[in-house]
Amino acid sequence: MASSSCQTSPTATNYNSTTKAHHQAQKAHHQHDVVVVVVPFPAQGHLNQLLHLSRIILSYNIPVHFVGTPIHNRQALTRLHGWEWDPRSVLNFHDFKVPPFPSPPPDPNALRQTHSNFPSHLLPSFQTAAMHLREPVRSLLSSISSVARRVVVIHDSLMASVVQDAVHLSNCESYTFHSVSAFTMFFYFWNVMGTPMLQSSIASHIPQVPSLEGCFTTQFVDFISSQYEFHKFSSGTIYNTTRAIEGPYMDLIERMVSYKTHWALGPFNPLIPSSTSNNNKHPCMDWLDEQEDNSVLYVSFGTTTAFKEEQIMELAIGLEGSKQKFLWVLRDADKGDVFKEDGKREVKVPKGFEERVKGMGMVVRDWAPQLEILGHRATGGFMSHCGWNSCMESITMGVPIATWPMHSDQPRNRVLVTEVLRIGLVVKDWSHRDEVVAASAVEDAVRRLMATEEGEAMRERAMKLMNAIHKSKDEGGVSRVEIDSFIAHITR
Ligand SMILES: O=c1ccn([C@@H]2O[C@H](COP(=O)(O)OP(=O)(O)O[C@H]3OC[C@@H](O)[C@H](O)[C@H]3O)[C@@H](O)[C@H]2O)c(=O)[nH]1
Ligand SMILES: C[C@@H](CO)CCNc1ncnc2nc[nH]c12
Repeated sequence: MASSSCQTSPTATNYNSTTKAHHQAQKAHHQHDVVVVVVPFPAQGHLNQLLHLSRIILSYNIPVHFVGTPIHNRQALTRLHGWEWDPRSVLNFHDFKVPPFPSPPPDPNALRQTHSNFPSHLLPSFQTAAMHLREPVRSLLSSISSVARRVVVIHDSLMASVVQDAVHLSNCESYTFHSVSAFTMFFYFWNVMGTPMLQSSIASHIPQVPSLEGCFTTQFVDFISSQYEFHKFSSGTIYNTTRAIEGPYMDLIERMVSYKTHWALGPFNPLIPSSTSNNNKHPCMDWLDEQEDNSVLYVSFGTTTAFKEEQIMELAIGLEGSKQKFLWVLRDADKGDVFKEDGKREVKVPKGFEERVKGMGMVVRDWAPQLEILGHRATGGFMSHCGWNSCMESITMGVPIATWPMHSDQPRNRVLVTEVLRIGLVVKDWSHRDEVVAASAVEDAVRRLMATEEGEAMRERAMKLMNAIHKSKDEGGVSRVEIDSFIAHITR
């Protein structure tokens, strides 16, 4: 196991040590011993994770360089929650220009043409970043490599082609970051290896998961393969998870892919969201302050989901019919360039809906402080598409989940949430992915989660996992030991 093989770092791991790191980072990479270069994939659910990891690394007084297109760096920064520091003053951001790329709005009817709800409208931004960041990154790595003892590259699994030139620098090593659960990655590796027999004590605990049919478009599968080719150059893999939650799946991965070191360094998100000062407090937080403990269902589908109008109507009617309090983030999927407003549709709710649910529900159309919402005592449930960030954030805050997977890793995360961890229920089953969920089904699921003993039991289990996560990040906890050991390894 990765965590036991290395000595423990003497450095404190607390975020408060960022002050010192701040001064160090100011010196950029001159005379530095070890310098970390982070290369995220340009989609919100990925940018966010590596930005949080950057902060963790920075707390060990290691300078971090964060690389991206100007648009995506700006996106990552404007949407960041829970930091007490201005990231630009503590991290070295590199805004590398790329040629303009098409940034169409999402297509809520994509399923009909591509047989998947995958956000294929984002592909041009992915391809442009993958193709055009290689040269500036090569040049950055080579300049840092000439002044640092060691350059450590941490790249998203989908940006491996961008860092391929690192292999030519003798003092540079790279690590692949997988933005999805260990559970999902285990099934990926297992399938690639032809589903070999597993030791029986473990095999009996492995649930059935759906196939990847409908998860991606064929173009995205090609994109993934074109990136995975370059994983052969990496010295290890990093996961945004903790062994306290996904230990068995980390063990299975380690057994199967034993020629690499696997590091479970998560959760990357802060455990306690710093409450934003009153002058930029989101109105939904004031509304939550007025609600009773565990009485509000938070409804949000991340940044890559676009529902058909018909589905939005059913969802709205179901929420209203459930008679439960709700906070609903209603927005379309991001565009490749989130700052371009053109072509955006106005997402409609049934006529008079917002007036009718006044006091009972709130609809948010701008960027919501999700981690803070999940961490609020009034939030008692989360209706989610099961993006890995949302799962990890919900577990961190002890909130059970009503699952409604849309694409990618989400159908498998759903199985982890409802069958392995048993902290959630199914609203929409993946096998019915091409059907509209009726208002009555929404209503039933919401009531079950928010107003039954069954839901309460899920909430109690979620709280237990929350406590396990906190313990894992305390001195001597599994996550803390593993982060210390990763830092000791890269600074060896
Ligand atoms: O209004 C909002 C919407 C979203 N968010 C944040 O945006 C992030 C969304 O990430 P999710 O993983 O939940 O979902 P996305 O679909 O956007 O991400 C995607 O990238 C990473 C993969 O592991 C996911 O499975 C994939 O779907 C979360 O960190 C969430 O807290 C907000 O803070 N406010
Ligand atoms: C374009 C992004 C945002 O939704 C795909 C995320 N999904 C994934 N990203 C990376 N590796 C994966 N392995 C399984 N799913 C994966």
